[in-house]
Amino acid sequence: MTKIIVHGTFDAQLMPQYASAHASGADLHADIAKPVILPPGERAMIPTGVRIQIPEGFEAQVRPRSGLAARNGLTVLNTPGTIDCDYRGEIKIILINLGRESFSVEPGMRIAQLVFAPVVQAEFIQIEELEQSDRGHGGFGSTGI
Ligand SMILES: O=c1ccn([C@H]2C[C@H](O)[C@@H](COP(=O)(O)OP(=O)(O)OP(=O)(O)O)O2)c(=O)[nH]1
Ligand SMILES: [Mg+2]
Repeated sequence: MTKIIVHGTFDAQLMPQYASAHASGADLHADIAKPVILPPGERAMIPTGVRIQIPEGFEAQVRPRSGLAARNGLTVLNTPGTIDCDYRGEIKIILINLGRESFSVEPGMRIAQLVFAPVVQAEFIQIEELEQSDRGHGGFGSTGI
């Protein structure tokens, strides 16, 4: 398993945690003093109390937890959220309740997971014509069902 060193500031109980030895995602907790009620269809920005310093060449992606999605219809609105390596602010989670019942986000609850990934930046160069390809302009189902 590849590891990178990520320095951060957080209280011990809010430290992102891998729930199993080889988990892809480190769980993030809700840093809230009292429950946040999410009625059906509503969203909320939930603080995590986590600020990190991601090494250059990597990003972190904020992904939903499948258990919350399957049981309660809860997901991360902008999934996968992008945490830039030069971001020094608190990681926040935009949760949305797509279920039929109200959901109560409890203090300390694991609400999302952080997956680290390598990043490639492009240099954009303006040209007159693109090279031909078999696909050409075909998209959006052009190859059939
Ligand atoms: O789920 C998320 C997504 C982003 N961020 C933080 C870290 C990220 O580096 C920054 C900017 O995110 P993004 O680039 O997705 O948002 P934007 O709307 O383009 O904002 P900006 O203009 O600040 O780049 O916001 C979070 O805390 N949670
Ligand atoms: Mg941005």
